[in-house]
Amino acid sequence: MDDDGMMLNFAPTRPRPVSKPKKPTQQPANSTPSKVPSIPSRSSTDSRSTGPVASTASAPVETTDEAASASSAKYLHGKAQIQSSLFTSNPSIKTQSSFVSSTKNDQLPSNAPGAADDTTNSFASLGLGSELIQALEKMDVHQPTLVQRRALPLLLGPAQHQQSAYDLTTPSRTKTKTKSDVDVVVQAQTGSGKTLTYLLPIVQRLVAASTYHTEKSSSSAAFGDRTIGTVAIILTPTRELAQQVTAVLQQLLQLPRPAADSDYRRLHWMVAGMVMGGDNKAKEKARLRKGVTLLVSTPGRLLDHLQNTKSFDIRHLKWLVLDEADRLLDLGFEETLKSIMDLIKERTSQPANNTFRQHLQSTVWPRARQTILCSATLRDDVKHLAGTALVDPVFVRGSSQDGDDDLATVVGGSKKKRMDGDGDEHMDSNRKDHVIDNDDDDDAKFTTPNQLNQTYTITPAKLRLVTLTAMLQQCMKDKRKASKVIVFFSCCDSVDFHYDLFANGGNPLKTDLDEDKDDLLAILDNHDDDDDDDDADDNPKHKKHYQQQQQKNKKTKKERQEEQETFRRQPSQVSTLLSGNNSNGDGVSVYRLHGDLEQQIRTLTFSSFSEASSGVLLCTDVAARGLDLPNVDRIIQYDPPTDLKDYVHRVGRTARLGKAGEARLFLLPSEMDYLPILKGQGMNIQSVTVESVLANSFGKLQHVYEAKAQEYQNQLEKYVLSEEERVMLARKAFWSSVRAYATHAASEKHVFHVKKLHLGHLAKSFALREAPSHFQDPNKLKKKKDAKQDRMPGKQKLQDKDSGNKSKFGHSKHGNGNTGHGGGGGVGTQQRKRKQYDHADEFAIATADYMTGGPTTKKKKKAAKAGGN
Ligand SMILES: Nc1ncnc2c1ncn2[C@@H]1O[C@H](COP(=O)(O)OP(=O)(O)OP(=O)(O)O)[C@@H](O)[C@H]1O
Repeated sequence: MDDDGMMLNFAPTRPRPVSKPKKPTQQPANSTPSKVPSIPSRSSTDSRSTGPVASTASAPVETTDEAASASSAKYLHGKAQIQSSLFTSNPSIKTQSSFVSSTKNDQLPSNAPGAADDTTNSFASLGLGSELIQALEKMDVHQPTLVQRRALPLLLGPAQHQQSAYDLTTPSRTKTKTKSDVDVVVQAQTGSGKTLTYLLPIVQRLVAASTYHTEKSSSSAAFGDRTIGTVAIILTPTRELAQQVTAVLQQLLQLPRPAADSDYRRLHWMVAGMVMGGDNKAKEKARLRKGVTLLVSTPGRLLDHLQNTKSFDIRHLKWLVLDEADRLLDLGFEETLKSIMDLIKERTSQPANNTFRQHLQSTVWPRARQTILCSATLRDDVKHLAGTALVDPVFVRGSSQDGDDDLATVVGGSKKKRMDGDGDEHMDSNRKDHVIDNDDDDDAKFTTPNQLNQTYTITPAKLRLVTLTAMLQQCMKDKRKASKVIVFFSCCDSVDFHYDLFANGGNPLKTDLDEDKDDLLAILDNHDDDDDDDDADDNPKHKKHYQQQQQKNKKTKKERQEEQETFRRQPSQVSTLLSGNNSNGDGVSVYRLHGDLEQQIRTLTFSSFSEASSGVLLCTDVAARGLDLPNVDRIIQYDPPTDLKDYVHRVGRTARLGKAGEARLFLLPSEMDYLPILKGQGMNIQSVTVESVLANSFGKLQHVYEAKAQEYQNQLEKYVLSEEERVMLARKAFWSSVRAYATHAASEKHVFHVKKLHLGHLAKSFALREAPSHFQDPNKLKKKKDAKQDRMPGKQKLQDKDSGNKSKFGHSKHGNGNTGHGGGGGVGTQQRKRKQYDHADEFAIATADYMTGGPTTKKKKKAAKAGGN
């Protein structure tokens, strides 16, 4: 065993209840690290550099800075809190190419628009109308991307190159009816412009429907009646994506009027709208009653309106788009999707209203409903959805590996069926037997943009937090070059914890708080350790102090709540920690986004980060899919994704539309087997050592960057320890993360298994000095005490209370092994757990309440079971 490890085990004897809190006598804990980093004591450095050295009681493990305050022992959980060294007892890192400080990726961008001077590759040549082209110009969109080039002609169908409905009504539609208006599966890399790929043809066709030729036809030839109801529905998995698509749609609808000398005139009637979870339903109903022509929605809310809003008219629905289809399935919307499809089928099979029948005959409208499915990845479940929700779909891929740009090469295996089939097949959306079986192996692979620079850093658990700090400081170092970074975490609690830490952990601790620190710790100690409760109460002196302290705490609580409220409502915070020593004094803006935030705050954060020129967004996978956050240059996956396809979506937030981008992945030494999985997908990912990350930010010399890293760690630990709530936040984040870790896909369990985690080391990455043995929320303590009493022999078992707790914490509900109540609790399969634990979920459960149980011991399980019987 490593001797350094023994040093960690060196601890003062377990304290008895804290009798009188000591005032700090040494250097105040609120002191921020001195400008010149304190160098670790010689002995600790030596022990590291010369290998295992037997420790003695006098061998300090703290840095000098810490050693000074070590004598005022910090007690937590009834145990002494020892600040261990970051650079000892870490697992060895196997093969890594040494010091790759930068990696180059010379490949040509794979998701860029075509060259500006290529006239054969223009929106006009694809058949888009001049007004829409002008609207695109305003959006700085000039040349189509590969997927747009391939899909637009197909989706425009007979409306290709047509200005008005009149142009389309003349030729007999029988010639074209069966060969157009096909259902389409669009698969293209992230950031390749899939949104415009499906929106442009819909808008173009509706614009053509409402345009008439002044000489050849009258205004009655054009369509312009909002009472037709909703003709296009776009389903997106997340609210942010719904907002984003609506914004693009609204921009497209701001078409310039036909020029005064033009032969064409257009009626104005189209309205774009959005309905989504979290918004006011009554207002949505009112909007739907007036008529929303193009509707963007999240699945749950759409189903709700389909079922409950009578005035929501979709009888004439002509387009249904399933955007980010893989995500829709991930979020467990299959059942919702099925119900939506059934209702749509039922409503659209009703005959068209007489008022509109004549107009709908024009080939500008798809003859039957056209369904478009978009996805960056095309795995079995998406293919299955395509097979059940779409009719004989045509595949369009936006990958250059498909070679020829000719559409024929991208039409999937069902082309023949389509060519031979009858157009009326479109009505048959209920074919459950047709599962797409495209024998192209590339489907199974995830591709990332060629120009994306991907690196990984094998980081021992203890070093994770300081390495992330170093990496972010490095990203933000160069103030001349604005940098936008997104950091992905596995759960909401972890986002919240890091958000608070980065926002406030770099600020000096308040003096009064520091003075009270030992008192707070004493309180925390008593709260946390049931065994100490009686002892604490036995000591009258302590009891009095404890009560005084609680009183004092109560006074500050209100203030703190107000502070927290203000903190919560702001879309960003300024971090001095992340600006490091190299900044010119400006802080770094830190944002957070996850499914557990209020919708208003989510929206505000999304728009603020979109508009910001630089900043760091901390988020869960809620931001991984489809979000088009402009100019993000780096993605950091601090927690690896729980599913491989999330990797693709996460890194896809950068390197969009042919732009450069970097994606960095943190892996633990025990997770190195993830690399062959990534490389098996053809991903070119290079190693960057943890030493180089630290050296780049903290100083080139080993002893300097190690000292600085240790100093940051100590500072952050002190910050967390300085307030009870911060400790709670850290513990929740710790346990949430551990539980999230258990939700990795079964195929990756050999890499990511919770048993492989060194919890003590992992605790350091949450600025905790040891792994919390169990989570205790002081607010729940009374309940716990009651529960404990109820479990005493001869007492009635705590059925009611317990079941109340369960539904609140969600244990039973979420199948957490506590099967005592609620029938069906504790039966969760791995898949179910993952869905329940999907942090991109609109109702992400990876929050405090769910996690408050911490690990469930056999004893507890037994007790709970007994309680339930
Ligand atoms: N041809 C184009 N030229 C320039 N910009 C474009 C073009 N097409 C789309 N864009 C812009 O590119 C950005 C990314 O588009 P979009 O979000 O549709 O990509 P995506 O393929 O759906 O990505 P993801 O899979 O991540 O959702 C948007 O800002 C969009 O306006």
